[in-house]
Amino acid sequence: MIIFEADRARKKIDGINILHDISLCISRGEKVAITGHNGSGKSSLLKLIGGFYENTSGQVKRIMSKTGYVPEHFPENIRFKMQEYLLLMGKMNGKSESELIKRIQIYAEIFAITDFLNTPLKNCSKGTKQKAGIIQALLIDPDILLLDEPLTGLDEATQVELLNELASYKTGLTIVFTAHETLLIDGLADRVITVANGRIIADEKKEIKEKYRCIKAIVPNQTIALEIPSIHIHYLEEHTVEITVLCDHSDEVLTKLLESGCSIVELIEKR
Ligand SMILES: Nc1ncnc2c1ncn2[C@@H]1O[C@H](COP(=O)(O)OP(=O)(O)OP(=O)(O)O)[C@@H](O)[C@H]1O
Repeated sequence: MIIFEADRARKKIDGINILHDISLCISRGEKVAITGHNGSGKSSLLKLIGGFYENTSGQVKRIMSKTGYVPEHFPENIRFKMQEYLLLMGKMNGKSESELIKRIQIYAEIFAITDFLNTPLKNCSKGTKQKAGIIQALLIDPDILLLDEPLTGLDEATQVELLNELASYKTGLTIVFTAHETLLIDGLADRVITVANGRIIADEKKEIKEKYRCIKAIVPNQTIALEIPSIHIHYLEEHTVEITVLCDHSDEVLTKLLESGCSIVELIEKR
């Protein structure tokens, strides 16, 4: 089902055309990356898709009622604690407090930020704030989630963690994001749109390839996990770890874990 359709749409601001000749359809469930150089029009196209920019000419149809939007920069110096902020944002969208508290707890677990729910946002790391931005957008049950450069400024481990959380969150959710990082484009997108000078110059479906493997293992002690060449290690319990590795390295890592007396509990393929 098509949820966004544009036919030769144009956006003019202060007499300057910032988007030209945009003809594009997005279907429910697609994961679309918008890429291009700085100033090429990525954020503007994202805003046109979400309805934050109305087209100046051409036709645009949006068959979506709720849009979750995560801007490039999380607002600085928010004095609220994480949970207070999420409650406030959810209430502004008409949700009840009791429902919101339950949902915030679930998302906090998915995005691994439960420990920060009572931390003032201004004291949270960039990655944690970015996750708060994504959760506030998900709390409204969006038909489409729009993310403006969600990985910018995050270190590699946090980028991989956020990517895994986004990729595993919900297969049916439509996600459109702007990005420069191949990590995010390769890891999340099934379609890549390239813009230059406010025009779409390429629109390609991607071959979906599993890129990462997540190994859940029971380890005799935590130091073993530290010796494993991984991208990310997450301690679930004292002796249970979740290790994210590139698929190409996973046989080597599995052999090393087994030789060190670890037991493998689960193997999950991730994009
Ligand atoms: N509200 C606005 N008023 C005037 N010009 C604008 C406005 N929004 C965007 N532009 C111009 O449109 C062009 C595209 O901007 P946009 O932010 O969409 O690019 P981008 O590809 O997202 O850039 P970046 O990678 O640097 O974030 C730029 O030249 C920008 O100056």
